[in-house]
Amino acid sequence: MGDRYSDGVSSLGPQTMETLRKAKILVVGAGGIGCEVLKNLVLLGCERIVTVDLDTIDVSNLNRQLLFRREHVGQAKAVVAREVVARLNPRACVEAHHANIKDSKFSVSWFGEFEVAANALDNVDARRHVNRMCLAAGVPLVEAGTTGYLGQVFVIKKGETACYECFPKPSRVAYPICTIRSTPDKPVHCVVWAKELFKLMFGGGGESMLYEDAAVEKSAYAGLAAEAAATRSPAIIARLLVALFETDVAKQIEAGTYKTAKTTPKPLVGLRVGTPPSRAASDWDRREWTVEECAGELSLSIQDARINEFDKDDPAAMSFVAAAANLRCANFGIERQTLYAAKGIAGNIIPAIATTNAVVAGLQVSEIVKVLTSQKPSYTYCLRDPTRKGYLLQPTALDEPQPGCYACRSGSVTVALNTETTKLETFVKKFVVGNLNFVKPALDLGESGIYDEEDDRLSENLGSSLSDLPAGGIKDGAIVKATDFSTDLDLTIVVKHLPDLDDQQYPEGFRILSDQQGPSEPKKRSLRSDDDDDVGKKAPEVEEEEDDVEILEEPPPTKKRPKDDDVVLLLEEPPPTKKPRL
Ligand SMILES: Nc1ncnc2c1ncn2[C@@H]1O[C@H](COP(=O)(O)OP(=O)(O)OP(=O)(O)O)[C@@H](O)[C@H]1O
Ligand SMILES: [Zn+2]
Repeated sequence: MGDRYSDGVSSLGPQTMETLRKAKILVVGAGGIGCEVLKNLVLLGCERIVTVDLDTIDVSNLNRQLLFRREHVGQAKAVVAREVVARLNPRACVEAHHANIKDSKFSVSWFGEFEVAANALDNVDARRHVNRMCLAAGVPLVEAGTTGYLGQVFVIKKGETACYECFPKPSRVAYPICTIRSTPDKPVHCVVWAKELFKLMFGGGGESMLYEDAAVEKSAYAGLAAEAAATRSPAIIARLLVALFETDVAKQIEAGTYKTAKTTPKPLVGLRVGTPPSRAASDWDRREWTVEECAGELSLSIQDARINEFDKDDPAAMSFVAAAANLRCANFGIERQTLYAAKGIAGNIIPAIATTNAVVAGLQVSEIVKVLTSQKPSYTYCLRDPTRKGYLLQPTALDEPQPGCYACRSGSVTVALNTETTKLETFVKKFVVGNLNFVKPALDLGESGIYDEEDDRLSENLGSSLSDLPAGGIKDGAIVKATDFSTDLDLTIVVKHLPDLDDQQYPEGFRILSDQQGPSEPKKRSLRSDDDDDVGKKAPEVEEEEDDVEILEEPPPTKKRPKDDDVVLLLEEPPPTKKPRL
């Protein structure tokens, strides 16, 4: 095989090197972890690689996505990654797709051509999809993710190990709307409020929920906010600041909102619009601004902000949110945040650490080698603090496929809902697509088709209640066969009629019964080590940004599901709350 691979031949043996050279390997995602994996694979001597990434290179990727340089900004990640790794090993043939892996061109048979696939993704949705495609195609999948200093890598093999969906993950942190509107007690509540204010003034991302229920206030403040956004006049902006941070708060106190509250807010009487903090100062985003500076910054950012959806990377939008959040913090006696910290909260960022990505990608490639050479794969955690034995990497045994998992065990799921009031459309959108993650669902009742994404003739059923559907309707005890053509998944849905489902607890209108496992009923994965600790199975996550601030929100103590109008912060996959020890 020549000199290029001589080190590999002497360490891994000629046979393994030949296996690696010939294996067709899929790498989904060419971001933080993906770049590292691609580089490792070609340097190891893998020559048949396909990568898919839907994104283009952003300047913020350059610090850690090692294949990319400034001149690549704006170009497709997959394409640039291919060009760069091809230079690292000209023998490697890398195929690049600038596309969404969920695109129908990446069919089950397309997946079936690979010997192994590796996920280097940053979201649950795409991960679930690849999980299902690999299960359907019988392709082993090496999953990986990092959250700051923490990381993990594990192998999914149909029928042998647990799949990505065997252990549903906690997914959301919700803040009650009244906390955001009236009784904040944490910086994050004020940041959420400021983001809603931004939405109110500059639009984007649906209606702001700040003043929804309070028509009177809505006319008083929403009107002024709209005027300030439209005119950008400093005088009107100054009036708005008084309205928001003095008058509104005073009014709420007067109305008795805080009679039973632990703390009463303070109106910012005589709020002065000071000089905004100087951007020339090196610490401008890392030091706490004074209240006057916040007012100045907010005024300036209102004058600068474009009508746009909030984006933490848009300087005017982020300054707006940091300044407004801090003024609100000042109202409620909450510690003010630097712009940098506020940005972390606003973007739900647990910043990525390049080294963790590199370590995880290395582990991932070692699992790829194990899969290709039929060695026993493992589940490896990458820890922040050493174990008692001094290890930072902790391999554990992989779990078995979970009997109730419909993704890898084409099993059944039982759902309770009101079959008389639930429309087929809701059932399909909220349950089959929204909860079960079907991409192209078709539903059969007995021998009759009742819904098929691709069959227009059946779309008239969408408006019917489940019990009124043809073929006897979906009533108590009905068995519906669901098929996802895109992921080749079959599932039996058993429907129970439940006329009085608690809509506070189950705002989506259905409840997955606990005797069956489904994504709404999280389970714990036990860590098999010589320790007695359990670790809630943490789904992998790939993170952004360069620095080392960790901002994590604990899920609310109650098990109550979020109500429709609660502000839900997507914190897709919190890291394990307990750390494994050896
Ligand atoms: N459905 C998908 N199909 C293809 N690629 C995807 C899909 N979802 C996510 N990705 C890619 O997975 C990669 C994840 O890597 P990572 O999070 O490190 O990068 P990033 O998103 O560029 O980071 P940042 O958010 O800081 O810009 C991204 O390049 C992203 O484009
Ligand atoms: Zn499974």
